[in-house]
Amino acid sequence: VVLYKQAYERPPNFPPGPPRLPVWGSYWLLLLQDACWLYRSAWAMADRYASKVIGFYLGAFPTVVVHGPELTREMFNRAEFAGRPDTVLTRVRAFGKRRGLFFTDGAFWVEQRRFALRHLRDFGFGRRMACAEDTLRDEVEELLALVRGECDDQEVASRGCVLLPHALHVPFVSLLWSMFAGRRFTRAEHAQVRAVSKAAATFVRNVDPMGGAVSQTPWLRHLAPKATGFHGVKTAGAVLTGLVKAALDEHVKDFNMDEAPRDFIDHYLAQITRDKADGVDCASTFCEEQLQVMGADMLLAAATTTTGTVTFALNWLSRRPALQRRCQAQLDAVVGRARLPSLDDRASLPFVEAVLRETLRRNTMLPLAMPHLTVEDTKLDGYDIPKNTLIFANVNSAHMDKDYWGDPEEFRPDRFLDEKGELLRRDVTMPFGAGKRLCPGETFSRQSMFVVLAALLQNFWFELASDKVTPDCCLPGLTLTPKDTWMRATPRA
Ligand code: HEM
Repeated sequence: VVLYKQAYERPPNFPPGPPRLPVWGSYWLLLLQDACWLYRSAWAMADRYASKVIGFYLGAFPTVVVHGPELTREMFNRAEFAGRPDTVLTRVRAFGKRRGLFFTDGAFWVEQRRFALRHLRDFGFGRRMACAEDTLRDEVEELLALVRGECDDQEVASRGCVLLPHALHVPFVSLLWSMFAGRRFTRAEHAQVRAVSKAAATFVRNVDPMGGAVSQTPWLRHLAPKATGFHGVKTAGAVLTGLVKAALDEHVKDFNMDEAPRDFIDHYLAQITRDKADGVDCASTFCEEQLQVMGADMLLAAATTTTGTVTFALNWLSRRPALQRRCQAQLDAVVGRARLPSLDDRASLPFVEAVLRETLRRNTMLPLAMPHLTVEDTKLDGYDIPKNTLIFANVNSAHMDKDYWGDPEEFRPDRFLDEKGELLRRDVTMPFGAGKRLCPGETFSRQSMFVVLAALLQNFWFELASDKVTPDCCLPGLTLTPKDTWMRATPRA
């Protein structure tokens, strides 16, 4: 009787959803539906309960998943849903504390996020700036040399083929690093960048978007650290924070408060110094641990999402040669071959831009975005959602909504263009989320992905070396990660 009562007990006027089983609540049923892809399980349940908002328990935590374009946007945009959960997995990567940007909230998160965005902008993050564009061009030139086989880097480029996403890690991570730590990686360091990027991929593959069993029953980390992903997150997190720590130590050696900041780390060190002088408690605001985890969060994002998206785009274009030819025809007409494409060409290359938008829609990198938490009692779609409810936006359901897109499964960049081939002003997709938690890396990603993809297509014709890896072949985790893909890159005549 007790179990039966517990199975169907839920807060008053809570959204409909599956019953709560012992220990992990409805998590069992989600896994039973689709153990790899929880966004698919949630969507199937939304269909079963005929409601765009479903509610259930993950262990002891009341949880809500929102489906469809309108409700997803509403959820992202309302401040009541801007909190983040605090679990053993979110802490294990952050010295056992609440640090970083991904999984902090409240005044601490507002202050740190604002500071990061304001000062990273000084180095071209989130806007156009000549020095950042020069760095990107240098990175692209190195990438093209690698793909041409001029770099003797057999691990990622061999006999006219290139291994994706691995070959793409250096340009994106190095661009971010030039803003964060003031320098690009040298060629001798490229293997290290790839090792760090592999750690980033391990990290996201070990976290399920709902936190997994270990978030609900933390004692599992002692019994099965590897199987629960705890060990993977801990070790990969340490690699990422370790890279930031090494840069921080280098900076501390010759940091001079009276000189202009050379990069973001200098800005942060200056703030720590000012706080210390003012007697502010550094443990609760600006501190070196926070800088390390914030840097690790950004490295993680840059190494996985951008590289994954360009890999998916090239995979689609290899399967749709007519679309690849259209990109190249537009590139030849607008840019020619004598120079590399730049951000100045972006407005004149709507088809390349549409290919990226369609890839971000069709391969939603974070199908459930990241977990949010309600910070007060509230209502959504007529249901009551209590404070401290975990809430997810099923962004994939918005991107694949049949009523809105008509043929969502099809890879069709033209859906983002008008009859004259110009980009539609309105883009209803939300690959970067929206509202207060909008991905701070959106502009950085859209700009750098555009330049990298355009340069690759300008110079090479891409074909899959093996037909087995489809664009839907991804590994599960917090974000979609493409399987390793060897592509034949033939220099264009
Ligand atoms: C294709 C590339 C990318 C995609 C699709 C993407 C997508 C997302 C999404 C969906 C979220 C969660 C939003 C939410 O919880 O509501 C997010 C958060 C975040 N992203 Fe990205 N991202 C990308 C690249 C980047 C890059 C390059 C960086 C940094 C350099 C970055 C840094 C972050 C951070 C720090 C957060 C947490 C923001 C917060 O909670 O305040 N992302 N991203």
